[in-house]
Amino acid sequence: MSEPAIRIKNLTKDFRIGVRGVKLRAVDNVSLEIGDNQIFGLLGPNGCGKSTTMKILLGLLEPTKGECSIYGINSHSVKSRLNVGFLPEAPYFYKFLSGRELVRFYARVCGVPKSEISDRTEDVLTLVSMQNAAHRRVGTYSKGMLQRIGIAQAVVHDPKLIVLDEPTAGVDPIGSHAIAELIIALKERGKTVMLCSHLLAQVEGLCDRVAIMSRGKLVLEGGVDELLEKEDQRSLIIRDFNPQAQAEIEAVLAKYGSKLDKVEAPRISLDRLFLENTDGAAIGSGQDVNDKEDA
Ligand SMILES: Nc1ncnc2c1ncn2[C@@H]1O[C@H](COP(=O)(O)OP(=O)(O)OP(=O)(O)O)[C@@H](O)[C@H]1O
Repeated sequence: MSEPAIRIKNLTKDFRIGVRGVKLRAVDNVSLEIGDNQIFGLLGPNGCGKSTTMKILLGLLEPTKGECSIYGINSHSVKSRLNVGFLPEAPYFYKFLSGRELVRFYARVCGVPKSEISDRTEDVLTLVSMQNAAHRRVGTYSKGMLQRIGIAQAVVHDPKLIVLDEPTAGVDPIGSHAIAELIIALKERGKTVMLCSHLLAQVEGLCDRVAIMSRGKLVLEGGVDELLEKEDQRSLIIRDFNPQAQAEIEAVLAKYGSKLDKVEAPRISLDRLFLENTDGAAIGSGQDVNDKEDA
């Protein structure tokens, strides 16, 4: 049987805080498995232990108890990270490099063979739609562009698992939508994506499975559809609805022991309205200004 992308077993992490060294339990006996080629959302309020769990998984922190593995290799081992790309919550990139130089740098650090660095760099710059801004210095990038270049550096060595901590934090709806599409593209390339996000509407549309943490504990885990569907209810979307038909519909439903609960007009989301009215303007695209006008 093949190993899951991530296996977390009875994970506990205590921090000592303050001068008295009081113990704070950030992660409390968490067990979780994430299958291959899924988009998995790890959710929970601020301070519930998501980042700590991710950091232990990536070998950046030692657990107090329990263990984690990536594709069957314990997180203690450097080997477990060969197959992982990571975008931290607040990434710091050297701002004097261009986007292209930055991605090439990470490709070298992650052991991409020299002969493949150029092709891989251009491939991921295209994947994140940053090829036109790749010559610009990272210090001039907007928040959305930084997140995209952050994803490019996380995937340049073609890892099987990509861990994204708040990939859309501070990004506008257009950028956020583009990052969601990018995550779907990664899944289509056969990758597993684990993501932490507070944008629940986005997580709902994007993730196959989710887990919710609260006060360090895992309180819920399952498939998004199975968790959110109201089993005994169904919506029918009716085109050219005639209110006069309602009484007859209710009578037919009553014949089968069903009841019409609510009649309402379907709405588009505010996100969709925003996107439709901003033409999905390309990331980093300012308005062209004719220099002569200012002269
Ligand atoms: N290095 C540390 N030393 C002491 N306490 C820490 C440390 N790192 C995290 N904590 C504490 O552990 C708890 C969990 O923090 P963590 O960063 O994992 O939460 P989170 O769920 O990622 O929150 P957010 O959504 O705000 O990013 C918090 O109470 C935090 O203050």
